Amino acid sequence: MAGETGPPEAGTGQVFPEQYDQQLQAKLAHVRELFAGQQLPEIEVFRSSPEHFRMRTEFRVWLQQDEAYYVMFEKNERNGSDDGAAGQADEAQPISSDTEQPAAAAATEDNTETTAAAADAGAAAAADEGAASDASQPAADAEQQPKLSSKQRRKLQRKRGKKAAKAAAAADDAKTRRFNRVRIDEFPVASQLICELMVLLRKELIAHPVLRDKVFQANFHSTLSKQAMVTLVYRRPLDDVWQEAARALRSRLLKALGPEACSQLHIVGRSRKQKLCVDADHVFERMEVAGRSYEYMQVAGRSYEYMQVEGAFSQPNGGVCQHMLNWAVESTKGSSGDLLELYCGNGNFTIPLAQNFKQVVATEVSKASVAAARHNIAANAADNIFLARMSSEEFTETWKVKGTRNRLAGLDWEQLSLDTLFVDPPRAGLDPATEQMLQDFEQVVYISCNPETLAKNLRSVAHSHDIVRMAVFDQFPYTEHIEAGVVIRRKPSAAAQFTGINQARTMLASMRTSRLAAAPARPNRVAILVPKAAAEVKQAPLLQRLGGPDAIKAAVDIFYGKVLADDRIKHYFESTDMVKQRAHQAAFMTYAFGGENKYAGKDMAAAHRHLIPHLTEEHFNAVVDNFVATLQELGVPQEDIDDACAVVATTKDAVLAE
Ligand SMILES: C[S@@+](CC[C@H](N)C(=O)[O-])C[C@H]1O[C@@H](n2cnc3c(N)ncnc32)[C@H](O)[C@@H]1O
Repeated sequence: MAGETGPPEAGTGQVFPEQYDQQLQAKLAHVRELFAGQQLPEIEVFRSSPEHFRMRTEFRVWLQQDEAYYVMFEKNERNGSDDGAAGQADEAQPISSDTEQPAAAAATEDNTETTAAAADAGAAAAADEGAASDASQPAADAEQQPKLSSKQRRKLQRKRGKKAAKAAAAADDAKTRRFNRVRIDEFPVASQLICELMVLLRKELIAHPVLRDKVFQANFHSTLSKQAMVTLVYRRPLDDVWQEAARALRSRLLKALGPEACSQLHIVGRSRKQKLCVDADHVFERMEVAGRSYEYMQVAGRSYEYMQVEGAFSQPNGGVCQHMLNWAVESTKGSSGDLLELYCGNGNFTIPLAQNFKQVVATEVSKASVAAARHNIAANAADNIFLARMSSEEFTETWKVKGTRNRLAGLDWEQLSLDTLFVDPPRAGLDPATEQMLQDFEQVVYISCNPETLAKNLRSVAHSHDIVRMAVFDQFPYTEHIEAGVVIRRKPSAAAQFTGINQARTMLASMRTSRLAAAPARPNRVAILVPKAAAEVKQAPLLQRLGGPDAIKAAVDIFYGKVLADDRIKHYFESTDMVKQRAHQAAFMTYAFGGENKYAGKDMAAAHRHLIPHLTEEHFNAVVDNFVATLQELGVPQEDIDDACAVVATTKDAVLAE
């Protein structure tokens, strides 16, 4: 490897097997630090192969007269702030091409858009002759193409549209500030197949002007099953001549590699708003059944086949992905009920996990990934998976009210018992609403490429769930990045209290509340309990219909006023700290009626067990009478009082310890 900008920094695409253990230990220590103060089980550690572990990688192509090189970009130490494009890169590695390349070349969760954006941005910049001294060079390269002046930017905007101009300028700016270009001749972090392809492809680009002309990016994707795909991104339109040349390229590459090294090869050409394939835009990863001598790919004793589509997400480290699948399958063995999975990608986890559940509901936002997942579900004969294309945000919103959406048509919430949640989000972790949703599940399996966001998301359920299993998977050797997996389960005390309540919440959320539109007008003095507009509350959860957490607090005050005046039960509260009691009750009701879980008190059985004389049905009914009287006094419609009583009724067995 030679560096055009001086000797490359240690680590640029190289491997250091002798440092592997030390680096892994440092990453492990960092993960422990992030979870300091929390009770952790022993952390299971899954190592990577020390070299040739990456199944996909991307490079910029640098053209110089008749020469072609692969280049990647390293952070410029002087201007290396981590804002912007590189910070948005996926869970890949800072030293490998798909994280450190700025803007257009950085890989995101859905590389399709990124690669297309790279093609668009490159094409736009190249079209501006005034901006590039040599249009055959990578348009965004700081040395070859100076920053665009404002006049040039305006011209570019007129010619190619605002969006493309912005992308080209952002790539330019980002790279100028933050990156040094480094030439890459060897890249031993990549699979053996990619390493061989890199050498062969470079010779081909040098030898064939049609393939070389205005190419600016080369993406490699390989599988453990020995299939490969090369995507070449151009700053010019592609035509039949290119397609013919690509076809010939594919034959020569296959011949040179030999069938032992590569069983299938596809070439994809991308340019602005253009994609041509020779012959396909996907590869098939295969996981052989136990007993066949295949080093990595054995999942729970049977084999799975996955279509991996060009540009869509796939786990970069094939061997480590294998460990992750096995771990997830083993961790959920013996689970009861059904599974909800968000961020399911191409069904990587979904399909092997389906064996542990009656029914699986899986969602994913990327169109390409969903298409691949549908194929993979059918190809692996998994018949208990319901798949919907939705963002986690959209799903969470629907989940809260157990509502319907076109994309969830056919899903019957009442028939499902979604006790387990599986998430594998991008680096940013869970959005706030999805984070809040964690508390609705008995068990959550969280796979994360960013332990920082993992730790942050799990803090919100530390009071209600225990971490019962934890693992680190070294997907990204020689970088500071590491993948982690955590299984959390509801604490036993919390579990007893939530069993009935959760059923009631599910039932209530699925009730049609349109009758509210006809709700009678309520007196002014209970304004706090009156939702703003009937239209707004038509489909609202019970808590909202009752006026929200503040209204519950007010209702709890009135309720205890009545309880303390009720001869049937007032003696139970003689030595009770009523300030605390009111706060506990308000938090409990808020959660039970569909709100956030901030209840930190005892479960229902434990909270009432010590009461002498023991509570009877008569006492329970007295509490309900006061509760109903409170809601009536506040003008709550009878339908909502009935719904609220249905929730209260679910606590009866625990309160009376029946
Ligand atoms: C780390 S990948 C995991 C994919 C899959 N579990 C696998 O192992 O291949 C994260 C996935 O989340 C998807 N994604 C990103 N943002 C999302 C969102 N807001 N809602 C739903 N899915 C999203 C991406 O398209 C990507 O497929």
